[in-house]
Amino acid sequence: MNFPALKNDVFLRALMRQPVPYTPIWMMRQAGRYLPEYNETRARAGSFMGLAKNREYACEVTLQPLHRFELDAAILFSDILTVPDAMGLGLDFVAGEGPRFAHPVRHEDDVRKLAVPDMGRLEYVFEAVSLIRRELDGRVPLIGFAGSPFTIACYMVEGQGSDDYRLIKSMLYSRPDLAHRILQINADATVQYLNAQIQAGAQAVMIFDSWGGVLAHEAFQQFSLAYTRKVVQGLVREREGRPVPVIVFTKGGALWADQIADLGCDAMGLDWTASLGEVRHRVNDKVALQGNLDPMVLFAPEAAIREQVRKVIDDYGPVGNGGHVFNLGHGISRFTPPDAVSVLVDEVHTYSRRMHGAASGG
Ligand SMILES: Cc1c2[nH]c(c1CCC(=O)O)Cc1[nH]c(c(CCC(=O)O)c1C)Cc1[nH]c(c(CCC(=O)O)c1C)Cc1[nH]c(c(C)c1CCC(=O)O)C2
Repeated sequence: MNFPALKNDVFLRALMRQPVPYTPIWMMRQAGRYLPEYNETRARAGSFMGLAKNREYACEVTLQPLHRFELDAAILFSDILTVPDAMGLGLDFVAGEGPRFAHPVRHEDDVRKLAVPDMGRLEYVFEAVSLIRRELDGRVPLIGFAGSPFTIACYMVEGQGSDDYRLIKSMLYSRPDLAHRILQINADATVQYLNAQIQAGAQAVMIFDSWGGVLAHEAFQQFSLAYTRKVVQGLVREREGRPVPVIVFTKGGALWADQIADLGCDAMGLDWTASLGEVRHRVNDKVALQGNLDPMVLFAPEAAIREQVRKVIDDYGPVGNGGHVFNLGHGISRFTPPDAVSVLVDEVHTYSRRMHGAASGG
């Protein structure tokens, strides 16, 4: 497949720790409910999965935030739960309640029946990736993504979101054999899924370990980190003559930063509880860092947003060789005023351009 040439590669360069003229920015959940145009398209599509499963709609909402803001990357519009949906668990998004599976995986029988799905059932995702690449016309790179094996397993076992993770944790402690089988299937499926996204045109990939941080220290190593490593190790790392960087984001994972940096990924996402400078020092620039503004800063007045942005950039420190991708510490709130995002993007670009200029003596 031949796609239009890339015009802005600042995001990819920063991830590979190559020199950049300014700090690139994108936002987790940048295509979402804080944008009125997203809500309009979603209403036309009828449901969340109606949006995600139609490549024209998926492409339209992926591009919406790029029409408004000078973001340095696009992220595929989809969800981490498409993979268990393709396994036959029956995904539904109940209005106001979030995702729900009709057939959760709770008993030995359910686990025995589980298998890596035929990637043909996820063809709608790969078609959306290729369409978005064409429509982006090389403006910025496209990020593909998947959930970590553990985070997907949380939803598969709980059947929905959870406050205490009682069912999945009960399984880890009482039937680790069942948990390991689910995690191995998820890891194998995720390798195939991400490689197919890369094949279809994704220029970087991100693994969301949103719930790894709820685990006890030892359980994290065994049930989350070990399987994220299997995914990272199975990925295709070069396409179209350039590296395909891999980002791993474990929410609440800063205390395991050294181990995450050793997974073989190119970059680590951090939530707002971490100090970028402290983690950078600890991992000795082994990987790039992505983050980590508290999304709630976007509810403050303009001057406060600008001040908090500068603090994050200063915390990372001198960027001569890239290594920092600005992001929020988690997804943008659906109640965020879009004008606050314009302020955020402007401050990241103008302030970091000054810093980068100063660092190179210009
Ligand atoms: C845990 C998780 C999910 N999905 C995802 C994660 C990992 C990231 C994280 O920790 O937030 C990842 C995800 N979900 C979505 C994207 C799209 C790309 C983007 O703009 O970032 C991405 C990268 C769209 C979405 N996925 C969802 C929405 C809101 C959906 C709507 O229109 O109803 C969007 C834009 C729904 C979703 N999907 C999921 C939940 C728990 C929910 C409901 C909660 C919520 O409303 O935020 C599962």
